[in-house]
Amino acid sequence: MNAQDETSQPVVPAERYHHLETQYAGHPLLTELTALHLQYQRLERRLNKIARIGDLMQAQIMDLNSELNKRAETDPLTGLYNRGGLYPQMSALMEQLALGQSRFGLLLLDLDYFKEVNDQFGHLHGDQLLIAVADILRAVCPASHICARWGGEEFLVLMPDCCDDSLFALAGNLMQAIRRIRLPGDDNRYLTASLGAYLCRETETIDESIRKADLAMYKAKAQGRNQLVVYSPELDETRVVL
Ligand SMILES: Nc1nc2c(ncn2[C@@H]2O[C@H](COP(=O)(O)OP(=O)(O)OP(=O)(O)O)[C@@H](O)[C@H]2O)c(=O)[nH]1
Repeated sequence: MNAQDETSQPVVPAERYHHLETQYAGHPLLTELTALHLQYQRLERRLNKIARIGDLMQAQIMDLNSELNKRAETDPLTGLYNRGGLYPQMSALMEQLALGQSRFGLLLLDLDYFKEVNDQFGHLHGDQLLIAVADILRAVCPASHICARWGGEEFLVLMPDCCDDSLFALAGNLMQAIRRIRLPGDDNRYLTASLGAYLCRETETIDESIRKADLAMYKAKAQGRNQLVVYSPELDETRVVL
């Protein structure tokens, strides 16, 4: 029973109180009862007010909690998921895979020569470029895809219900859109990214699938950057040197 339920049961119901008032008019105990009755009503009003404030505070705490949870899984610069936000989504896809549902794709995107960009144009401009890339991910990826900032200048896209064709198509569109981001200065330079892709067909640990996308991305870097490499088991045998 909450506070409001308790207060909705007056000690002396109004009709009974009026009856007593007529029957015992002038009796000293009635004066005391009247004073107690008024006091009770005041307390009842206060208790109701406290209960309403309690409800309001509970709602505010719940709002703050969900805001904190959101912040814990969001990258503040780009508004994309961070690692913390991505892991549960990836676990869910892995669980679906275990139930025999369709495979999913992983696309790891790392901006090329970003240190140089920062050094040449400043960290703040570097931040603007990271935001621009996040905007591209939001605009180009279908709504079912999950986009995250994986690290400094690294982004990760989870592609549910993925096949080779959709993987190549999305990677191509993303690379093309990023290549349209012009860098400041007079030398007509554009941003590029190296992409590593992995099509996850059977259950494995999340770290293992990320490792495979990472290996493919490093191969793309080693082969000259600004390109896509899809993971294949042979990559496990080769040592990628940048
Ligand atoms: N502006 C900005 N820069 C960042 C941020 N996080 C990481 N970086 C920078 O990203 C750069 C990454 O540099 P590297 O790992 O050497 O990679 P790279 O220069 O892109 O070279 P390759 O990946 O080999 O093409 C570093 O200079 C980091 O300081 C950030 O939040 N904002």
